[in-house]
Amino acid sequence: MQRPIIVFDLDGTLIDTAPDLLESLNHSLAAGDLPAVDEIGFKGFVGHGGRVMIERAFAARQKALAAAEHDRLHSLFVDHYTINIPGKSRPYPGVLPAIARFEEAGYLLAICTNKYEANSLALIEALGMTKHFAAIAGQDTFAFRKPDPRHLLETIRRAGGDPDRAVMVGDSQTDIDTAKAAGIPVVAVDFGYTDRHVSEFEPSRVISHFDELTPDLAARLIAAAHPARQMP
Ligand SMILES: O=C(O)COP(=O)(O)O
Ligand SMILES: [Mg+2]
Repeated sequence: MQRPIIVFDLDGTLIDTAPDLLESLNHSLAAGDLPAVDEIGFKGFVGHGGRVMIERAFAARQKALAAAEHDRLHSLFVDHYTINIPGKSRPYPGVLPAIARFEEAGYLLAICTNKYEANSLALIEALGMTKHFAAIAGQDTFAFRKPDPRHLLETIRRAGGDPDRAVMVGDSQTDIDTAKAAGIPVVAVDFGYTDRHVSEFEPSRVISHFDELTPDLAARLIAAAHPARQMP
């Protein structure tokens, strides 16, 4: 039988990247004469990559954003973010012990994120975590991205995992919708980046600390998602 797999979202789930994303966002908004966004506003803009973050910041101020200007501000954002990796970004409390528990239990680990693949690889490498992941797929890795379920399914395939023995962990509606559309149980962390509480999006389970994320919980969620497999 194939090894089970646990797939993590990146921003707001595995790594607290908000301080750096916010700095880079405000760097680009300033170049577009838009006032800085605060941490609260940021939570409503994140989840679909930098381009959408900028678009939402302009929409929130009811300010028009022409395509060429959008491109210019987005490249300022990406350049600023890329140069500063890893910045202040760090894994959330309990992430490293949780990774160790899942490795010990024989799980494959992967990352499915709407960050660019290059930024994701660089960040995970800078934090010394690359060795833990069988695949890291960003928004530009395939021709589709979250909430398209194929982003998650292809990440699992690339890692050598089985979608029937998989669990997703995320912080946003995007992650929850993606996992549900893929037929994969999803654990939502309640400390990430969303302007509405994750429980509203009805994940399989909500946790407030990585200490709650155990192989036992994952096994129960996988079993509940595939009841037919439990029958004799
Ligand atoms: O950068 C974003 O907007 C979202 O990234 P995530 O998918 O890792 O949460
Ligand atoms: Mg996220």
